[in-house]
Amino acid sequence: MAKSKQGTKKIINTSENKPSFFAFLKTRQSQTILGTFLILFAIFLCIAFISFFFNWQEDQSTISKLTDKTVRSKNLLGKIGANLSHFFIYKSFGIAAFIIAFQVFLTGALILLKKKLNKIIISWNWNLLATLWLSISLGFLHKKNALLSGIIGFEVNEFSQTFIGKTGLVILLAFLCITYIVLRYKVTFDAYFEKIQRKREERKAKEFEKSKEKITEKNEETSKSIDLTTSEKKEKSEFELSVENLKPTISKHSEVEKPKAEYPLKVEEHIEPTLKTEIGKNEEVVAIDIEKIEEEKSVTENLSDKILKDFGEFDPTLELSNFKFPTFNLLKQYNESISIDPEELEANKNRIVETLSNYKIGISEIKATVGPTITLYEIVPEAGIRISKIKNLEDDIALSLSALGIRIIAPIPGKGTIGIEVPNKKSTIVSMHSAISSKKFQESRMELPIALGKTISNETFVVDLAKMPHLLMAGATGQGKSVGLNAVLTSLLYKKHPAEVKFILVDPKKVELTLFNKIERHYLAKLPDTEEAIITDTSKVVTTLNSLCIEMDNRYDLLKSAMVRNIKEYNAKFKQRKLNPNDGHQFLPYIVLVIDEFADLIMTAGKEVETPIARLAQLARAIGIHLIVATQRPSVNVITGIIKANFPSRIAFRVTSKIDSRTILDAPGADQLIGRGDLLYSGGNDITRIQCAFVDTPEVEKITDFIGSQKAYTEAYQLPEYIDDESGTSIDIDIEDRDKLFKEAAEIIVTAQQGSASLLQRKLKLGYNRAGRLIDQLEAAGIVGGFEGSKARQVLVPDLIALEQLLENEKNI
Ligand SMILES: Nc1ncnc2c1ncn2[C@@H]1O[C@H](COP(=O)(O)OP(=O)(O)OP(=O)(O)O)[C@@H](O)[C@H]1O
Repeated sequence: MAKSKQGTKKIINTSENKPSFFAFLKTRQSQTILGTFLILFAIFLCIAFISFFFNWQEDQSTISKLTDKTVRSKNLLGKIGANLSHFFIYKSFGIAAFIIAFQVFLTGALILLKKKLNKIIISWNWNLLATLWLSISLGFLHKKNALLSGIIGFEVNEFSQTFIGKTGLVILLAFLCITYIVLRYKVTFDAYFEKIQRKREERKAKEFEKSKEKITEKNEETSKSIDLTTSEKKEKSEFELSVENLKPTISKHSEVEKPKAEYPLKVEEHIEPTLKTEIGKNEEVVAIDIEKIEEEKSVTENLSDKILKDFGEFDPTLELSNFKFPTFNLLKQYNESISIDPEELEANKNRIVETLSNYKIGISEIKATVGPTITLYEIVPEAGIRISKIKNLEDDIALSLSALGIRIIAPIPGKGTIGIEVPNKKSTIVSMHSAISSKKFQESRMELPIALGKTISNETFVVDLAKMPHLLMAGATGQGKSVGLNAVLTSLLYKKHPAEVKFILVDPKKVELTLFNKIERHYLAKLPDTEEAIITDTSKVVTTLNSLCIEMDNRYDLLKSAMVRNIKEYNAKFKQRKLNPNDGHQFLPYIVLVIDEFADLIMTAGKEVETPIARLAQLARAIGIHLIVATQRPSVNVITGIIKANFPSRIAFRVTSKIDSRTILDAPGADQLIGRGDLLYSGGNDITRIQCAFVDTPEVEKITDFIGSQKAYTEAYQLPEYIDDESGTSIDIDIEDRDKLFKEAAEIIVTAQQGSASLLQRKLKLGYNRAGRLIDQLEAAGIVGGFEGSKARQVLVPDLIALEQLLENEKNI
């Protein structure tokens, strides 16, 4: 399974590394090269063709001797030119071969102009048809000149004439010519008639203009001599032009054909008053110019689709594309065949039946399911037996079976039977190997799949951490908690690429998780300017949690601007290249925060830890931050109400008391477990008993070595910087304690005359904390002024000479 998985991975990688030839053709460089080549090749063909017409007779003998060095061709482009021309002109289309050369030129130009492929194909179709037609026509007209028609034109001619005769061929060629023009140039007879009509109208308009001028002249004369009314004027008008004839004409022809006839009417009504004043109360019409409105071009493809088409989906794993997932052979294999001892089964069954019959509980049926560590006896009690009666006898049955770890489930949810779980005398180890290599885990499509172990029916139990969304783990010392945590982490390491998930590991015990240091630059996240990625110090935990809260807020901002609801949708959108990295968008890995020994943290840091944890637990699920909190002591002051409410998924290893079991699971049962990885998982409603997969320290070491030896990112995933409000400035900083970069920082600040930490961060490439400390030291030295809120601090030293003096004076004090 592992091999096949890695195999697939490899195939994907190689195909990604070697883009296809077609993808190459899509790049602008290749298009430029191809376009230029075609244009030059077209010119080459043209020259060769022209030269061929002058030299074809002399070159006849050289055609078949292409490789013969002694034979020379007269064609300007040598033997290749002569051969190509011979092929295209003589053997194919005759003079029409120039259309082919033109088409090659056109193809090159269209490629350079980034035109679509289908446009190029269409132009090829039309021009090939034209070539064929011309070749046949010339073959018809000049039968004897083979150079004009080429062999194709000649032969098709001969062939057609035998069928439809000469006249038939003329008609056919004429029909083909008309069809070609109509289809290609969309020319119809309507258009022709309309053109004639338009010309006629233009002529009329010109005549009208002339008559209009005459009217004006006449009117001027008339208004001087006689004072007539408008109607009279109309009646007495001696002009022959009737109103109907004075149709205005659209002087500039537009594509809008039909409405043209209607324009004059509208214009007439509208413009009448103006005309009257202008031309002396004569009814008049005006020709108007209609500006052609260009239709806005709509884009069918948006930018993100185009980028997606050109570059494909964004691949977050590209930077570490050669990353190999750990192989199965790094995990130990155990003998996992469950041996059923029939005698043990029979004895247990008898004891259960006997005990129950002592309490007058009759059994109608009993069935056993043997799991890796326990056997489940399913009992169907006789009719009329109350379930609570059996439940109350739990301790008595346990006593009579004289075994630890008896758990009674009455009734088994969804089955209507009563379950009695009895530990096997000989338990079987569930190896991490079997859990990881199980089909269920390998084929899971979960976001963060975890192979926790095996259920009582020997099925691998796989859960999705992303759905949990946070996990609380409790168990007394030595019951398998650390192994459980390692199983969780191992599962994720086997399934998730370093680009997809990052861990923040908090290990106050300092020894449990140290092995993961080796995969720091692959899988771990840490605060800037910190040495160790694995956090062992309580104060750092507080900073990290707060920093994680900032990361959470930042991620929410990103989600908001991307208009998505969760990290899955966000990453999908990012992969589809719908989010612009220039706007701060990036592929977001899941972050899994693992805290071991939570009780210890709460004891030392209390509210400081609880508040950010509660905040993260409440809000972080949508943005891919998931918490796993493990504790030895699941008491109420450690697992407070607010934490519990936000951790619906719980794992309980064996705990020491029923109260602890209730705290962690809200149900008894965890105190009845047998230890060594025997656990109860509660995913909200029902509780499942699972034997945790066993992963040993040497196995974890092998896995981390395997990953650690591979190419990594340049640094661990950087969490945002968190500035503690209380780490305020204490300005009496000793000269001796100054930062190494103090002088350099002072020079930068004085030169720029701007006292800001971010300037130092940028120039000296520092983290915010160190830059902030430097500013404090500069303040203490009197180089910059006090804190002024959002404004940059005032610089108190005017130039570098003054600074030099100040520092010199300091030394002398
Ligand atoms: N799933 C398992 N299968 C078999 N044995 C196990 C399993 N889990 C734990 N054990 C056994 O129990 C021992 C203790 O386990 P582990 O170190 O995980 O306990 P723990 O709960 O982390 O203890 P502590 O809290 O003191 O660190 C292991 O060394 C191993 O022998």
